[in-house]
Amino acid sequence: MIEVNALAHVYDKGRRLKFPCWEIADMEQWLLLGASGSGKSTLLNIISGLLKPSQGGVLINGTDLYTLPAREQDRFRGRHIGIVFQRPHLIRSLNVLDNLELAAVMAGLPIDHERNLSLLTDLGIAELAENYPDELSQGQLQRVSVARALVNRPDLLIADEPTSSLDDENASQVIQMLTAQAKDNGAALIIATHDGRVKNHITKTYLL
Ligand SMILES: Nc1ncnc2c1ncn2[C@@H]1O[C@H](COP(=O)(O)OP(=O)(O)OP(=O)(O)O)[C@@H](O)[C@H]1O
Repeated sequence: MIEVNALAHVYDKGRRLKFPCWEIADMEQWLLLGASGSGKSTLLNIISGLLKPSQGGVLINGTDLYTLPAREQDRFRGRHIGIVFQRPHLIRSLNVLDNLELAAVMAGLPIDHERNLSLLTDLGIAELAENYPDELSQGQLQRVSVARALVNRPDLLIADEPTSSLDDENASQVIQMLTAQAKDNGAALIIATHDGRVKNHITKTYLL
């Protein structure tokens, strides 16, 4: 369960961004919608533990991330939250499988080779396990970043504009993959998007 309470953020010289309360039950799937500049990325950064809010808090299974010491915060994030960014941000000197394994190492978790291979299989890219990121297409890279986000069995999978650089066919596949993988892995899902193509796939919406 994720709870957003009385949350607000003010950047230096910026206006005050206020966020309505939000409760996300286990395994629920949500769209985060709002005009450009309304604060979607800010809210995702706060929920992911990357940006301390000026006011209010976020509870993830009862833990307020921002009350933990810095190192604990990183571990907590790595274990409970999987993030799919707009661009994949893979490590170019590591192959696909090593990129997945790094996510476990960073969270202080043991490497589960079998799970990582089975994630790649579920996402239809098992044959790319030993390829390097610059040998992959945009759609394949996005699949790898979905797999990487799921490596540590997170409670929450967050995707920030995951389809904006994809054509219709790849966009539809990525959304289907995110919704199915979140379900299969027991994770709640938040997708922030402008993309009208995503709106038919998820019914719950949080509007900024
Ligand atoms: N690091 C920052 N410093 C100062 N102001 C910022 C910073 N990041 C975002 N803002 C401002 O905060 C507001 C919300 O930005 P944010 O990126 O969260 O919106 P968004 O809804 O994700 O927009 P988009 O859909 O265009 O990505 C905007 O007015 C933006 O200019």
